[in-house]
Amino acid sequence: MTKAKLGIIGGSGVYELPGLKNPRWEHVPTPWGEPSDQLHFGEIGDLELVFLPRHGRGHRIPPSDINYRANIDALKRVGVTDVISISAVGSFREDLSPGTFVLVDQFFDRTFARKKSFFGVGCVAHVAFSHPVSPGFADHVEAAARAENIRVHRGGTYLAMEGPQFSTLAESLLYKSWGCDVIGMTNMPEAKLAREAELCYCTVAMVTDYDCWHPDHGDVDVPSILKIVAENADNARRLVLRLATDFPREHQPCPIGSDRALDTAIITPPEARDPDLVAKLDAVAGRVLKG
Ligand SMILES: CSC[C@H]1O[C@H](OP(=O)(O)O)[C@H](O)[C@@H]1O
Ligand SMILES: Nc1ncnc2[nH]cnc12
Repeated sequence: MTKAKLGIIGGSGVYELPGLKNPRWEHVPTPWGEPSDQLHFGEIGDLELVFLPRHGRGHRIPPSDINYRANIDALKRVGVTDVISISAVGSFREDLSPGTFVLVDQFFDRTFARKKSFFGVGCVAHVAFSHPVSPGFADHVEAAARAENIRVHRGGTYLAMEGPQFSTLAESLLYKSWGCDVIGMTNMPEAKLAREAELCYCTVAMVTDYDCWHPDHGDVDVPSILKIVAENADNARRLVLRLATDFPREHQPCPIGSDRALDTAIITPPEARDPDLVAKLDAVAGRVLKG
């Protein structure tokens, strides 16, 4: 059995995770470059947690420049098994009002200027991704939210846009008409890379606004988003602490196989693989590449 270790990626307005035992920030280098910041290690009871602010402390890094590969590699490298992604989103639904925590289970990737895979020339892989969120992990997250009386909605589709500008009205209306539920700029390729790294992934999409489609609300703006995030930061912290307190100490095999995603994914035979790329994949794919 593998020991469970919880990774937390904090989005806009969530740059630290107070309340951990033995807290320490440590630099974790990766073959893919620098993660957004040092990793913040700590414990809740006997469970180890690792927190990473997605945009770095001080929100220095815009969505398109986040080194998603380094972030996911670093979490995998230090032994994380499950990643909870806390993300600010706009809502396309009247009933998903600001302050609601949406546990999305689907993504629509409209980003176009990002590195989206650890694999490539010299080692090609295609992981299954029909169900990008690990349902067993999401069950634990939902239970933690309910135990803390947080307004939570299970299920939904997150449209990932490139940004950094917010959407035009035409785009917003189109995404809404497609049946998307929320919009953000960061969960792609983060969720894809988590799957390649065999990490269970679950997004807590914190609704901060109605994007620009809603006739009774104006344009989105950063101060309003940060105000809602600040009002909900304590809910996010309580959710994570409760999740950590109740989380199984042994990693539970993922019912959809997120944690075995590479079993059947790599198509390049060993003799045709590029040794340099294989070396870079030591943390992400070591389980299957080391034979
Ligand atoms: C601060 S408004 C736009 C910004 O907020 C979201 O970031 P995150 O997903 O890291 O919470 C959104 O995706 C944009 O990056
Ligand atoms: N309306 C919106 N569009 C894109 N990213 C967001 N993050 C928070 N609100 C957003």
